[in-house]
Amino acid sequence: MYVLIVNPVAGEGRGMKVYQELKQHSLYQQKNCRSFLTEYQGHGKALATQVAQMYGTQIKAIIVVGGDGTLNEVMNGLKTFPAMNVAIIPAGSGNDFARACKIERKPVTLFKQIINNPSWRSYRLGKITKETSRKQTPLFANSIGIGFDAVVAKQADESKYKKYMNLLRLGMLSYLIALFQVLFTYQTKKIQLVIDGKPLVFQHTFMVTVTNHPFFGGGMKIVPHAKMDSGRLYVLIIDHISKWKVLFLFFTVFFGKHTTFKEVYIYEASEIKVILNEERSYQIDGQTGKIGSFTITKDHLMRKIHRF
Ligand SMILES: Nc1ncnc2c1ncn2[C@@H]1O[C@H](COP(=O)(O)OP(=O)(O)OP(=O)(O)O)[C@@H](O)[C@H]1O
Repeated sequence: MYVLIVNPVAGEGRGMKVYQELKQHSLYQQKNCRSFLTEYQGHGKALATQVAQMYGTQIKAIIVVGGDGTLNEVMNGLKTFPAMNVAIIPAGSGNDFARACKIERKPVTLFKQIINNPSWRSYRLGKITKETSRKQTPLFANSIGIGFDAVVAKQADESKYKKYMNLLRLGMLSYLIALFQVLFTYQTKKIQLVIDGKPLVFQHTFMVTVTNHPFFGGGMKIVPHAKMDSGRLYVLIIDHISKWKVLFLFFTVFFGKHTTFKEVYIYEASEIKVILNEERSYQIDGQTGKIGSFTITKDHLMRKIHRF
């Protein structure tokens, strides 16, 4: 059997549309597909754990219909089920993981491919270990960021206009509005990192993002040379940059040309310690919150993902 975990509100309702399209396909009945729709934030994680416990090895694959946030929840729900095959049918607004996987974009074609001709390849997720609660080790498929990106995402999520923009199917525009709102009041901060044992201090950090692959924020090539298979993490730091230059950088990052800016630092590493003397805003696969000091590594387990 195949289990579909669907976020109906992903991509401003695209999740629901894609699900309805897939449900009508003959393969859906033939291959004994069952769907579970998420009803609230965090539900994807609970559903993934429940279906894995309930159906175990009967499941040939869990197919996530949604965006990066839903995928993140499902992967965290499957933490103790590393052998489970997972595929994503992108239906979110950003879909950076699907972009990195180089998969087919048309939902039905992709659905057929996942069932008839899948390409299960290993993938090591990123993992964070919080200093205060070492037992909590959230996983990430894309990236984790401290600083400007997290504050922008939070501002957009909490804004009234996001709701209206979503109704008008202009969800990405709410992030652009939030970017301008935050940019001119945003205060850079000192940050201490230990990258593979080497201590580094940045005095006026605009943002620090650690990623598994090149894509970020809906197609920006944040670390253009990042390789999904390298087993390494990629760190991008923007330090001591003027507000106006940020706007310029924002346009160049879609082409991966920001890496030549003197304010941009990129490292490749296996372990990154982020030392914070107060809680800061962060984003993990686009979901926002507050966090104190933590360490980022690759999870040692290999997960099977449909990708090329
Ligand atoms: N029924 C629901 N109602 C409200 N929120 C939900 C529901 N189901 C899931 N969610 C939440 O929706 C949020 C957004 O999901 P997701 O990230 O998949 O879509 P997206 O934001 O459109 O895509 P992307 O992350 O690729 O930009 C997640 O935080 C998820 O927990």
